Amino acid sequence: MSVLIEVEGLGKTFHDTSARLGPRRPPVRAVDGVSFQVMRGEVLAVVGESGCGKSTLGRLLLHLIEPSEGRVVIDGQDMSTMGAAARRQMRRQVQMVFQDPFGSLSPRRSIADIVAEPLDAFGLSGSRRARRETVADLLRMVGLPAAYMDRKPRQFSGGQRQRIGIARAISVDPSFIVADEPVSALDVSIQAQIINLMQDLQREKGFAYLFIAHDLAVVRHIADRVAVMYLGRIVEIGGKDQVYGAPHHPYTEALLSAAPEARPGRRSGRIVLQGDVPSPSRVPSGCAFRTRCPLATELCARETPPLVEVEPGRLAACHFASAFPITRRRNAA
Ligand SMILES: Nc1ncnc2c1ncn2[C@@H]1O[C@H](COP(=O)(O)OP(=O)(O)OP(=O)(O)O)[C@@H](O)[C@H]1O
Repeated sequence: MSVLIEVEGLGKTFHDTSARLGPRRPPVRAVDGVSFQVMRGEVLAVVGESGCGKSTLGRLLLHLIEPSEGRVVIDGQDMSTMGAAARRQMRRQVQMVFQDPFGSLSPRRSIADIVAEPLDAFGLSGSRRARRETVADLLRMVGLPAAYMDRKPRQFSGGQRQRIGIARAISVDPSFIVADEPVSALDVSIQAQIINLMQDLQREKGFAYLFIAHDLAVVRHIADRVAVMYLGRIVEIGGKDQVYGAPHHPYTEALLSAAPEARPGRRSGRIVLQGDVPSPSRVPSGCAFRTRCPLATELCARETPPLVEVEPGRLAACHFASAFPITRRRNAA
């Protein structure tokens, strides 16, 4: 498999730019020094608690927002240095599926207009008839009757709306789709249908996903690799079975212990983390996780652990991430 997306030292700080008088809110460090690769045709899931920077990372990859530092290279081309025309072409390669596919769209537009919007934007929709045929094909691909194309969004259920959002994303034949919590607003029974659809389309068309989710059971179903984020940083990344089977970072272990349905057949006690996630405008010194970590020592307050390879294809950012996973290390102690 070849590399499709290369992310290097990506960071985003949000500054308070409001015009109001009085003290400004402190800057928010939403994404901090993130590096990873996405291979062609793979599903990389990004997990972590609310506010850890998952959506910001997704939006940075699509260049919907500008990074504060670092770069995103897509298909060998650096998004930040390419000219406007090349960037526009690149935009076609990368599409997004949102939690609420119609959140930012006018309820008065027809489904055909919504699905064909990326095609229209890139001048690919052809004649009126060709456009309707393409939309009909796309709707069928996502399991909806072509006759739905003249209806309005309000006539559809959550699952149907998400199917329409997926049809729209695949309309321009992208090589990479960022799916930001695509099923978290849906009923559990519908979630499985949409995940299966996303997986079938991905296998058929060969694009890659960055699949953002907080539900570890959903991620287990679809991901090839998993990246775990905490306060803007990746703390662990590796193959799904490696990460779920034997986490190397205490935060991953705690997340998994709180989601027993993600690891059927495994019996391990729930690890209750102390306190809340600190504010991203006041990230603790050293290891950001140390204030809640059951293994933290004085070293963790002093030095930020780098993300290092702990076994082939597997990286973790913990001073105590050795060649042995946390659970085995605990049992040995
Ligand atoms: N435009 C913005 N301006 C200021 N702060 C922002 C902005 N967008 C995000 N943030 C902040 O950046 C941090 C990361 O947010 P982000 O939405 O990326 O996290 P998340 O992991 O996707 O969370 P959730 O699952 O709740 O969406 C949060 O503290 C959030 O409040």
